[in-house]
Amino acid sequence: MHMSQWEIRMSGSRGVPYFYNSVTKTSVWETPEGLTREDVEKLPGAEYLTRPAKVRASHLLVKHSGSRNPSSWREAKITRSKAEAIEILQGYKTQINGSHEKFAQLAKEFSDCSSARKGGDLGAFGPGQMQKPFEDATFALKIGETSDVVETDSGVHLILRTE
Ligand SMILES: O=C(O)CN(Cc1ccccc1)C(=O)c1nc(-c2ccccc2)[nH]c1C(=O)O
Repeated sequence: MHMSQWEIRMSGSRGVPYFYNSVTKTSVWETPEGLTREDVEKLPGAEYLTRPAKVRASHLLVKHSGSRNPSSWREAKITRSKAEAIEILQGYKTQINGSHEKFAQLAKEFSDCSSARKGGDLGAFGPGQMQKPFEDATFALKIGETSDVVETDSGVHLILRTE
């Protein structure tokens, strides 16, 4: 069983990694026979082995006319375009400039999400709890890092990973 057949994938249901053999099309939870720790760390998907079970994040959501629910505590009927929403977020990102306090202040005042009242804090979450683009963007961030503009059905977001 050669190494090249194996890759590591993330189980959506269990939120833990598993080994998939692309030749035999079989999946196993445990490290396949014959693979050393070194082999495993070189496999495609090895980053899933060090993925945290949960992360914590704050976000600043700017909704637009294409949002699934173009309404928020700030504005009953949101009509801005997606392009305008992205520009607005890019302006906030410049103002934030890595400051957690600034992020919370802007989220509190401008986020179209109900989490605005908590400075955008969403608490901790694991795989499968948030919209996929949001989850993937958050898990890809280092702690303390702010994302670029992330798009979901809810609108466009800046995400700050806090744990
Ligand atoms: O998309 C919809 O149909 C309505 N939603 C979904 C929603 C509504 C309330 C709370 C959480 C999610 C939102 O538009 C929405 N999404 C979010 C959201 C999206 C990604 C991560 C966290 C929150 N917040 C809101 C909100 O109004 O407050």
